[in-house]
Amino acid sequence: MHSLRGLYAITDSHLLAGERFMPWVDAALAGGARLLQYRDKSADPARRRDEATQLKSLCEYYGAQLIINDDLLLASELQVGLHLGREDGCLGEARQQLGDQAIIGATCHASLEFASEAQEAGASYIAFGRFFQSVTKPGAPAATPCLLEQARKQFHLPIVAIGGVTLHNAPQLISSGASLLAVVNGLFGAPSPAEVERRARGFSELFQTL
Ligand SMILES: Cc1ncc(COP(=O)(O)OP(=O)(O)O)c(N)n1
Ligand SMILES: Cc1nc(C(=O)O)sc1CCOP(=O)(O)O
Ligand SMILES: [Mg+2]
Repeated sequence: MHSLRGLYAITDSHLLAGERFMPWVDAALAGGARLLQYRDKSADPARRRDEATQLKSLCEYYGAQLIINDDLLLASELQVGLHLGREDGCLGEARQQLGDQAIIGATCHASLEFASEAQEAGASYIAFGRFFQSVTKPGAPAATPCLLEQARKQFHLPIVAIGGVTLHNAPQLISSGASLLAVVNGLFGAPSPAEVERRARGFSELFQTL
């Protein structure tokens, strides 16, 4: 089983448009991202399959785990992990299709009940959020760090914190119980690959010290 602790980078088709895509992702992985989620909402299956295939090779090179957002078929084709939101299908069916070794994560918003259901259904991690103002998903329901402390006491699964995460606010989330920090804009909003890698190293080092 994979050690699910550290930086969880999530791609964004706007931030990583055009030439930025591979250099920015490569920098995040070089900086120590342990999980990479391919999150693309476009309706272009050929481009999505091509990009996901490139990301799978890059993750294998860095020893990181690739997670596909929403799309069980694509995750199954590539034999990689999957993240499911509340509207993205049945986690139990995904577990049956992807097998016991696949990493399958569940969105739990601010609900310990959702997390309990996800654990029952076979989730590999439970994700709570949003903790701060999110540029990427401003309307996501809000959660508080004390929820992480409750979740750490109640569940044995790795706990993901997401939503407006930055190097500045990350330490309190880790101290409260987050095993993984899922980051979009706080990582990929950087103006250069060098800055992406610097931020990724900064997030990764927090998990060594806290
Ligand atoms: C690690 C992680 N946590 C939460 C989400 C949000 O998933 P969802 O609610 O399905 O929303 P979309 O990301 O699909 O817009 C996530 N993707 N990753
Ligand atoms: C994809 C996503 N899901 C969320 C949730 O609360 O479930 S918040 C979010 C956006 C995360 O992007 P950023 O790091 O730029 O805030
Ligand atoms: Mg989703």
